[in-house]
Amino acid sequence: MVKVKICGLTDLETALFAAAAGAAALGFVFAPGRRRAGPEQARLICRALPPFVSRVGVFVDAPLPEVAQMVDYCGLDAVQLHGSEPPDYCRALGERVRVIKAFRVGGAGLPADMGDYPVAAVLLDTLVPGRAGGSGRAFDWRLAQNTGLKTPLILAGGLTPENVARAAALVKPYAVDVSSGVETDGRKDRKKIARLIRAAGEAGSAPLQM
Ligand SMILES: O=C(O)c1ccccc1NCC(=O)[C@H](O)[C@H](O)COP(=O)(O)O
Repeated sequence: MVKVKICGLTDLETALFAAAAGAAALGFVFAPGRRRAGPEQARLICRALPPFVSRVGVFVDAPLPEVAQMVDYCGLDAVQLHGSEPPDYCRALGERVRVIKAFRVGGAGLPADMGDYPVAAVLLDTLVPGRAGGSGRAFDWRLAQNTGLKTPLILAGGLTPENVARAAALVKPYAVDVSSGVETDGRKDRKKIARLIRAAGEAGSAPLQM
């Protein structure tokens, strides 16, 4: 069954709700922006979560020592990189934590070199100029079919409770990652989180892209 990561959490109650609703992973944005979780808040949430929920820190071209410090301080299980971090950066970080490298997909299709990165998973998100992530916009999911990647594929960008089952059935990703689609007026919406996780579960258990 496709796993669900809910991204951009900033408060403890919503994070605990998402975990109880069945999210496999929760994301904390450390890059500047309206979804940024401060280190103390992210640490508090990470320490309160049940043991089998993955804690993922989201970074954009942050200095390596800063990312490593947040991994230790918050107890992150994985980092998700949304900038132009090169393979060597991913390899160095991969010595201490699982690395998910995000690539942005636009009209030109998939980045040719995404299979060359030494990472635990590749995330495909929508290319929106001026946005590193969390745009709420979808790309043409057909581009993410049969990628031939040797690492698990995470599908992101504009997923909602209404479209997630269709996207997952088409792409057969290892996991989906959602932020805007489970918000109302810019805040995480518990009803949407529960609906999205239920809908993702309905996508079936076809062989995964991994
Ligand atoms: O969400 C953000 O504000 C953000 C800012 C900078 C880098 C990444 C960011 N989010 C990354 C995510 O994991 C999102 O879930 C992913 O891009 C999908 O977002 P959405 O289209 O809003 O579901």
